[in-house]
Amino acid sequence: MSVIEVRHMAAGYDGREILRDVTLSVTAGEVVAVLGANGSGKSTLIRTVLGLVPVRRGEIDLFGTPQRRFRRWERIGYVPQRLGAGSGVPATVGEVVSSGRLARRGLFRPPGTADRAAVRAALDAVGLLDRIGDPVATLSGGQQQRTLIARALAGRPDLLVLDEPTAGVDAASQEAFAAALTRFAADGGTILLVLHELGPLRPLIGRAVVVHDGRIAHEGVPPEPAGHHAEPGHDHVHPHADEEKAGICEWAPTETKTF
Ligand SMILES: Nc1ncnc2c1ncn2[C@@H]1O[C@H](COP(=O)(O)OP(=O)(O)OP(=O)(O)O)[C@@H](O)[C@H]1O
Repeated sequence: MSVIEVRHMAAGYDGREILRDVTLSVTAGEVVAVLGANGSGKSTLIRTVLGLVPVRRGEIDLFGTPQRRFRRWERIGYVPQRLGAGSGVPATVGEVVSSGRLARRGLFRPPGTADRAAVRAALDAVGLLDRIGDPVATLSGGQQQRTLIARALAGRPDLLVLDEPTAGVDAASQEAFAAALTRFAADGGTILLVLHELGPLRPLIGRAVVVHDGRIAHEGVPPEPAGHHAEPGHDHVHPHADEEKAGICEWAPTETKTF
């Protein structure tokens, strides 16, 4: 079953076109990584899929429905790049994760047993159940990122969309995070995520899509871990050697991040 279908899509901000002629298809149960250099358009791509950036040309279907008519947003869990902990809202970890249930239970109905169970299960999945009553502001950056993932998981979505979930996250949090995503995928969930490095998520990724200057430059199985090509007995013939020479394959972006 098709979960995301993007056809010849163009999108951008104000007068500036960022994405051009993007075609991408994600089917149920797939785990797809979006890779590429800083500023290539990775975040814009997933934000356009989610309807946060308007489509200029082409089409997007979500779960077989044209995006403009799609209403089942509770089927999608979105983890943006940052929590914005400096927002000044003194919420506890449990409250933030509970907010992930709103689309399911409705704004004016108090949380029921199923809601509380989903919140606890999601926090358990990311290894933060013992912090349920703590203010989010007292958590490390990596733990706050895990709280956001728990919030998305609590809504029991069919599709998880994550924007660089492991950026600046310590090793322990990355492992906890990889375990949570592995469980989600094992239960049949579909994942689309922007990554800078595959890291501990490498075994989970079924397909990588490389964005270069607003276009999909390459699509296929994820690259081997660094150094693998140098291993004795390695006889893998790289099918995209020419593209690599031409500098199209930018698996590991080198530019510095500017905010
Ligand atoms: N809200 C916005 N308004 C205007 N331009 C934007 C906006 N967000 C991103 N851009 C521009 O769109 C281009 C692509 O940005 P995008 O964030 O999609 O890239 P990215 O590949 O996700 O980069 P990074 O790896 O740094 O997160 C950049 O030139 C950026 O300056």
